[in-house]
Amino acid sequence: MGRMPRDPELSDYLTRFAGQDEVLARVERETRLLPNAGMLSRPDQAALLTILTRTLDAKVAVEVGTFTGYGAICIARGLAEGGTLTCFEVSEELAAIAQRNLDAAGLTDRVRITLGPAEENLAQLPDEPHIDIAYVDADKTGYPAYYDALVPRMRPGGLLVLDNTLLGQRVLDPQDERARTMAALNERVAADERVESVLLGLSDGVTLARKR
Ligand SMILES: C[S@@+](CC[C@H](N)C(=O)[O-])C[C@H]1O[C@@H](n2cnc3c(N)ncnc32)[C@H](O)[C@@H]1O
Repeated sequence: MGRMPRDPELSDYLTRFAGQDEVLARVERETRLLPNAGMLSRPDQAALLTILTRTLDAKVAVEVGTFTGYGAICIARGLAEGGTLTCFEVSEELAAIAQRNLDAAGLTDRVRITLGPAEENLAQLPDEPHIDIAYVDADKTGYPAYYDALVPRMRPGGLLVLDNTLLGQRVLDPQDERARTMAALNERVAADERVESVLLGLSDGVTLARKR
């Protein structure tokens, strides 16, 4: 989820510089009509995913929480020749929308959506370091489990991207389970010697954790 800047003018301005083409603009327009439209990744943040994926020369990518596929399109577009993105999405309805959007973007061959709870399905991934980039953007209380499943599977130099790690700044004074979970995870990531990490104040907080 990309928390929108409060100022719509700023939001439009940022979108102007995110290289959004007509395919992504249509996905954004149509997603904005859905009840949970706020879950959409911000165009600038998603464009960053393309750049990170391309910079890593990524062939193996994972997304946890796909919604209507905006971020998935951006990751898949950055993949190296022959690369694949595996998406984990719990909602059948949203997975179907994402699949349609990925098909319309011409990415059918590069992306596979695995339907169901991500925690169970991540456990089915090969138990060895092989992932180049992983983007975690699903239920916030699930993040610790996703982190624990993914870090050992990231290849050295691979990048784990966690979205919403500021949780509307509620991590500053956590008063509910989601905020407490995220605040504790932020501490754990920062102290984790398997990765070098930074929590960026971009959108709703984006943590980059690079596997050593
Ligand atoms: C913030 S949205 C993802 C936004 C998406 N990454 C994008 O680029 O637009 C969160 C998604 O996570 C999914 N989700 C929630 N709990 C999940 C779970 N346990 N396993 C897999 N997906 C889950 C939701 O159905 C929703 O589509």
